[in-house]
Parts: sequence; C-alpha cells; structure tokens
Amino acid sequence: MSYIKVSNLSKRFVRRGQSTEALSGINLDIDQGSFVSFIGPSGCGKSTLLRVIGGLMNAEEGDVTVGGRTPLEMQSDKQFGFVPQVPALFSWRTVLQNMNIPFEVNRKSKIDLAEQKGDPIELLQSVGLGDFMHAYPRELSGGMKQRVGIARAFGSGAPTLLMDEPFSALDEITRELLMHQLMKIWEQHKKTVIFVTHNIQEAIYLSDKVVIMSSRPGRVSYVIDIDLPRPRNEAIIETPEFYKYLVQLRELLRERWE
Ligand SMILES: Nc1ncnc2c1ncn2[C@@H]1O[C@H](COP(=O)(O)OP(=O)(O)OP(=O)(O)O)[C@@H](O)[C@H]1O
Repeated sequence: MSYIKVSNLSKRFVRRGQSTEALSGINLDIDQGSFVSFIGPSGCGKSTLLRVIGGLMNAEEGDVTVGGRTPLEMQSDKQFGFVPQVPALFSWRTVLQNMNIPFEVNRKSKIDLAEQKGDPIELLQSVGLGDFMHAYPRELSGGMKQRVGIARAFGSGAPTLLMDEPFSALDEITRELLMHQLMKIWEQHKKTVIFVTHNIQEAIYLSDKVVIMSSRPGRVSYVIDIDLPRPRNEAIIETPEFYKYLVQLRELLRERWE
C-alpha cells in the first residue's frame, strides 16, 4: 500500500479576480522510503503540490493522505522535514547548534517522533562538514549551508522530507557534489523524499520514480520508474542505461514545453 496517496487533487488560485488552475486531477502513489522527483516547466505546480502534500496549503478538490492521515495532522506532528532553496540557519549558532533546532522545537511542542533522531556529528561528517561543526553560518559557502540544511533534515526524526529545488542556487560543480552526498545520506537513512528539480540528470540519479508534470493546468503527464541498481555512485551516470533515461526524459519534457 502506498504511503503518500494523492487522489484527484485540484488546486486553484484566485488573484485580482483572475483564476489559475495550478493543479488539476492529480493522482499519485508514493511508497514509504522511496525517493521521488518532480520535474516540469516553470509554473506547472511542482511547489504547490509539495506544499499540499506537506500540509502547508489546502486544495479545493481531491484528497491527500500520508501514512493514512491528513497532511495537516502529519505536519502538526512534525512528520515532515522541509529543505527549501536556501536553508534557514540561525546566524548566532554554530553549525552543530543549528542541527539541534528541530529537536528543540519538537521538545517545546512535546512531540515524540516515531523515528529516532540521527547523530548530528555523524550526519555532518557524511556531508563533508566534519571540520566545520563549530563554525558559524557566515563562515560557510552557499553549498555548505545547504549541506547543513540537508543533514539537519535527515537528522530531524521526520520520516518524510520535502525538498523544493534545494540545489538551484548553487553552481554546477557544487550541485553535483551535493547530489552525490544527498544520495549517500539517503541510502543510509531511506526516508521518503519528495524532491522538486529542474535538472534531469539529478532527477534520474537520485530517484526511484520521476514524475513529469505539464502546465496550464498543472497535471501529471508521466511517471517513470528508474530501474537503476542501488547503491548508486558517479559511475552510473556514464552507463548506457542512465543515458537511455536521459534521452527518454528529455524527449518527454520537450513534448511538455512544445
Ligand atoms: N500563492 C499564490 N497565489 C497565486 N498564484 C499562485 C500562488 N502560488 C502559485 N501560484 C500560481 O500557481 C501556478 C503553479 O505555481 P508553482 O510555484 O507551484 O509552480 P512550479 O512548477 O513550482 O514553478 P517553478 O518551477 O517556477 O518554481 C503558477 O501559475 C503560479 O503563478
């Protein structure tokens, strides 16, 4: 049975009397512990869908359940970890102290998470920040800050992570490095991840499933299973199987832009 189930979901925004159908008739089944990427033209509703699944926004029509409960219930029980484009780090706290924020928040709200929190030091080491635990955010590059955001989400005890273009503000080389580190940390922790991206290579490399969306209205056009062996590493990008997915996704996406 799927862990995240989206049934016939539609979402409309009305702004200055003008209505936008951001999502229309979305159906999706996402397994627990899987990595699913959403890709599609700008404005096709990727972020809106992520927000509805994460209980940050309601939809007028349809239904979403996460582990059999509503997104709002799951959200108020801190069952979601969010990784935005730019992570929110407290400037007056060290990297290690920033790692503890989710627990302090949960302790205050007296929430016991089902999952154990990860060891913050180990998590920082696995994203290559072992030597920066006692540094302050101002001493970190953009890529390093994002690595703290990712490590913190994996250590947060939340079983589902929602990532909205977490690498979009980074240069190409840093982005590739973080993609590999995200893969490694995910393979250790196997949380359910919803990942919004514009990058085809990233989507294939990381995912079990890639959801291709189209715009006006935002719909799911294709769901592609990525049957590449795990654990994956850089070498897989050079294989003919990976290249086949690259060509397939590029073609399907081009259709959506035309
Ligand atoms: N709060 C809002 N009020 C009004 N319209 C909105 C709001 N949020 C999103 N929209 C509209 O809904 C549609 C989907 O937006 P959304 O941000 O979900 O797309 P996206 O696929 O994530 O885009 P991008 O790839 O550019 O980030 C767009 O037409 C957008 O203008």
